Amino acid sequence: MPHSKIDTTSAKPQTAQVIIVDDEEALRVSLSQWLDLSGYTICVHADAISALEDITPDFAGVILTDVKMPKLDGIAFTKSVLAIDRDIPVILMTGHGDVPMAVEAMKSGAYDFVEKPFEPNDILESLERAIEKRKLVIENRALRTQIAQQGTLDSRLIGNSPSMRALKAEIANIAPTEVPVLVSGETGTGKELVARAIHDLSTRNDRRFVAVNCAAIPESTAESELFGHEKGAFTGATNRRIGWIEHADNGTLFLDELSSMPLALQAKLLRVIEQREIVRLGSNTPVKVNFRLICATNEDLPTAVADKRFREDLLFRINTFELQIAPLRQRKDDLPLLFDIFAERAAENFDRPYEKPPAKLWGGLLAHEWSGNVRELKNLAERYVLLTGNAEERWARLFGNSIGNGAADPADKTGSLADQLRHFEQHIIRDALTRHNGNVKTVMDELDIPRRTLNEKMKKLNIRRDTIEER
Ligand SMILES: Nc1ncnc2c1ncn2[C@@H]1O[C@H](COP(=O)(O)OP(=O)(O)OP(=O)(O)O)[C@@H](O)[C@H]1O
Repeated sequence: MPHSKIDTTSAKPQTAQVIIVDDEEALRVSLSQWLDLSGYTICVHADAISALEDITPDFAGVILTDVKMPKLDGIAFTKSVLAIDRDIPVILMTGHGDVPMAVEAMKSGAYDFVEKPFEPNDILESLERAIEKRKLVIENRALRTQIAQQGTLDSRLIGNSPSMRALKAEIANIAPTEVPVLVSGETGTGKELVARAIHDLSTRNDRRFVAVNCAAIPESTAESELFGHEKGAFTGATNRRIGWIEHADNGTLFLDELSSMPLALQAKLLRVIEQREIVRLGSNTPVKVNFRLICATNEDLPTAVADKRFREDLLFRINTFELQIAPLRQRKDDLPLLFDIFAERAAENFDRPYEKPPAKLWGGLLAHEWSGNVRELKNLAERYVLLTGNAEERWARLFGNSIGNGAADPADKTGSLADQLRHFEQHIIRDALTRHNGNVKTVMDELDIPRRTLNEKMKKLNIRRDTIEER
């Protein structure tokens, strides 16, 4: 028989939902009319098997069922319902002489039973109690999930500034869906951390999170790394290799620094996203892949599109939902908390003592430019814990020359050899970029280093092109 469908997924029903299951039509009609008039949302079924189709773990209502029915009787039906969700209240309507069966069903976990014939008012009290109970169970579950999500996010993504709070709310909202997400933000703002949080709060969290840094894979092998290859596909392909995209099957594929992907590969990626299948190099057979895509960029992709370095059609495919992470200098409220937590963790890891630096020093944190964002802060907090001397001395060594401009003076002859070399490298690259107005190609030629190396060094040394002064 046809039956009306009701929403079994909504955690907060507008009106309480009742499923009526009875093979006797007269009872179905009278009961549903009465409950309908009483303001309930009704769904009727002539048999238990069709009723089971409407029941999901978050079904937000109550079931009223006959005991003696063809196909599946009330006891077996109750057991099946409780196997879906042991907290769904099932009220049995028993005929004369069915009471022993109803008692058995109660032992299996049914909520209540009422003897036929009954006046609707006879079941009202039990029904209302059952609905109230169900409402509480659903609300508690939603609350528990929310608390668990909040806990996961708060312990991972440190920060209570308004923009961090908004970001965490957006993550919690978007994570359980399947939409592709584009995470944008400067280097070190936590894009990968955000991508992992989305995966962990998604329904794919028991599957793989595969992170691919598009800037770190050599152009010559990028295709085989992403799509895989068959044995003998090219010289040196001695074995079949499963690519990163196939590895992410049923899980999440995180493509970091997407704008570094060569244009030809972008076209192939677009095809994979559209057709949801890959073809390994050296093969003609497509392989179905099912992944949730999260991309990250520290570059403005519309600009890359305008520069003809990024495909516009690919951008439209990946940016269904964009999460922007604010740079640290725009959420300075978070600085003391981040520093303190990173320093505490470092102290524990390195087994060193840590005491919060005195308040008068915190100004140094706020004045700093933080072009390397949270990664730079984490680094400094760890170095603070490892340095010797009192708080002022350590603070001076960390922020001494670099406060306010983010780059150390190459004449700074203190610190470890590694630190001094780092400062010199930073100075040389910044100087070259400044002289050539940020023109990376000219700088690559002058310093005789490939683009990839220059990009990596700029990232490691926290040099951003947009902070280079024009000449
Ligand atoms: N809000 C945060 N709370 C705790 N740790 C953070 C936070 N943001 C970033 N981090 C830490 O900072 C470091 C850099 O983060 P991550 O690698 O996610 O940045 P990213 O934006 O992906 O960087 P890149 O663009 O350079 O790849 C990591 O160690 C990460 O754990």
